[in-house]
Amino acid sequence: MMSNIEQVIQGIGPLQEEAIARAEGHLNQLTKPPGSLGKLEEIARQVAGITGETMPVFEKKAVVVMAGDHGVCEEGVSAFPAEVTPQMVMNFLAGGAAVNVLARQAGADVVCVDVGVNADLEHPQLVSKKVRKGTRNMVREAAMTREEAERAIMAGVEVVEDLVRKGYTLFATGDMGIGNTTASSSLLCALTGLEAGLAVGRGTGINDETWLHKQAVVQRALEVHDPLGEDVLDVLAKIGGLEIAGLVGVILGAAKHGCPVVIDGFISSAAALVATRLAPLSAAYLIASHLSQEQGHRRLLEAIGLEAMLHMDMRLGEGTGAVLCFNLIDAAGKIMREMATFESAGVSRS
Ligand SMILES: O=C(O)c1ccc[n+]([C@@H]2O[C@H](COP(=O)([O-])O)[C@@H](O)[C@H]2O)c1
Ligand SMILES: Cc1cc2nc[nH]c2cc1C
Repeated sequence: MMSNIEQVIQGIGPLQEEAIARAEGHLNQLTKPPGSLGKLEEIARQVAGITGETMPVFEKKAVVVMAGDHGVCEEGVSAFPAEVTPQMVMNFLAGGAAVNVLARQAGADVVCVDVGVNADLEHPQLVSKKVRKGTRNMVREAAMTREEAERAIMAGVEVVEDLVRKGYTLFATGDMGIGNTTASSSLLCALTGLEAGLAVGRGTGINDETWLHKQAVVQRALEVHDPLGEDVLDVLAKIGGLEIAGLVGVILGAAKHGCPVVIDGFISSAAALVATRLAPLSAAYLIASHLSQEQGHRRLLEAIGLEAMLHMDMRLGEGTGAVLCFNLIDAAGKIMREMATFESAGVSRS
């Protein structure tokens, strides 16, 4: 029997080539030299291929912030204590975090999901999908069982399906989890063969000494779980995170429902790499937003085959860079709807 995840993967189709051709045709009628709006034109074509519409209006947009804790924090890999994860979740719910501000600016809603926070959280707006209270310490044992990783992925799929039912058509990925750059770096190493020295970055802002220690922790995790084979779900379970798995589900769910999904920084991109290894067709539904300052992000985007739109030197996570790009996606749609054509404006071309 097909697993639930397999069913979601089977439901992802290729982009609609005919809609891409229509978008291209329309772009070439608009009063500008062909191609001169650069990546805005690329977005317009991609969004047409994803949605089937050349002039889409995204009435309801959501950034799904998946929150989870990490057992590997015991090893001293972050500049901040693990309690920050639940504290920031409450901040998201109160509307005070950076992602809330940028979402308001972009006309988007923040959907905060507890998929693995190590605290008992209650709030009317919190989406509770807790699989367990944080992962296990990956240098000692598998971070998750395969079943836990699958449940976290399905939590992400369910959140997106619920939002699609409510009329949301554009998604962004966001994450919150102290320690999650360690898990993301480990995934980058395991899935691409990159060495820890190039895959591990400063996360929340660790010093040189902690950075070297964090590299050793990632190296140790890779050795403890050697061999990490071709089975991507197994790799995710052993060295990933609950919020990363949740974001894999968000990506697969959005792709299945024909919705573009804007990828945030390092952690979101680690989830995107896992999602595209599980479901190669999902890559076409992804829009990379910004290039994070986190060392390793560029290699992660290269491995997926994505190019970031913005270089803002951000490294916050939460979905901040992705939500910022909602503005550019809306701009691309407005160009398609509102620009005059050579014919309508009476502008000559050769
Ligand atoms: O998105 C990024 O590129 C990014 C880069 C560095 C840090 N972060 C955020 O910082 C937290 C993880 O950092 P750390 O040092 O605890 O592994 C987590 O909550 C992430 O959302 C996010
Ligand atoms: C304050 C704070 C906010 C965050 N948002 C995402 N990761 C974070 C990490 C810290 C430490």
